[in-house]
Amino acid sequence: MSRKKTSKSKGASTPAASTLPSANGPRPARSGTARPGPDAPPNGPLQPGRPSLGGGGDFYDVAFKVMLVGDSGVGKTCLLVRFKDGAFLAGTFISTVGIDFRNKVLDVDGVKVKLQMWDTAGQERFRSVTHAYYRDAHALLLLYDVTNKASFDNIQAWLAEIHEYAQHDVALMLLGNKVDSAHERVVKREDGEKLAKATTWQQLFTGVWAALHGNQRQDGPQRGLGLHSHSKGVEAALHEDSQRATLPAARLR
Ligand SMILES: Nc1nc2c(ncn2[C@@H]2O[C@H](COP(=O)(O)OP(=O)(O)OP(=O)(O)O)[C@@H](O)[C@H]2O)c(=O)[nH]1
Repeated sequence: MSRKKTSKSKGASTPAASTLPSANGPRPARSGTARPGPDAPPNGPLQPGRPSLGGGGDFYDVAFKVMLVGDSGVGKTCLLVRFKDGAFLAGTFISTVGIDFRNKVLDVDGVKVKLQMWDTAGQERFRSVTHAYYRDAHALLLLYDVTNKASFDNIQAWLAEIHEYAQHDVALMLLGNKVDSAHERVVKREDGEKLAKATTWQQLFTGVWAALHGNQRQDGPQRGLGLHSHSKGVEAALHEDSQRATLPAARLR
């Protein structure tokens, strides 16, 4: 499945993470026909095994599908690129078209955990494409932008959508992004925490929690897991004021 992005604003020319569309190039997914590309494993339950299902040479013990969702512009793509490649896509905002995925293998206490991270388009017109992918996601990262009140207000609508299309036991995590733009901030951390506490959130599966947290594993679902992050450092995912790494970068690579 291709993802192409359309430029939304001007700025420094930053290389896009994906190929731009052309007449003969990859086309965006159409409603109801969205399927993973040849490198993508079929949808399904937790996938143990070696080697990689994707055939990309990755070796792993367990695999999970994670989807990033939230309004357009909240920073889903940037978060994913930062997590995968360690780079921050500053400048030009290029809106995702359709859906795309990237794989990453983490070492969690000696267990190789493969994450297939799906980056979805936040724009309303692509919603029907992304709906098809909710069903088999093990975890959802629901993002809002702390400098954009509407993106926070829309979290309820996203939750309704998740309730409708995702598995009832999907792990869910709320992330307030762009906390580095403190002067533009309009959504307080407390409001994010309040929303998180008002909702039953599943703890993201324990392996990832441990990897991001640099901590002991924790078992079972957790209530009120409200997280703030900014995509300039996924290691800050659990501490919005922690732009200094709390986790050795090597563990995320
Ligand atoms: N200051 C700041 N800007 C960010 C951060 N994350 C993303 N941005 C900027 O926000 C804009 C949108 O980022 P994207 O990652 O493309 O947003 P998206 O959620 O993928 O948007 P769609 O593809 O339309 O759904 C870009 O200009 C980024 O540079 C962040 O943590 N801090």
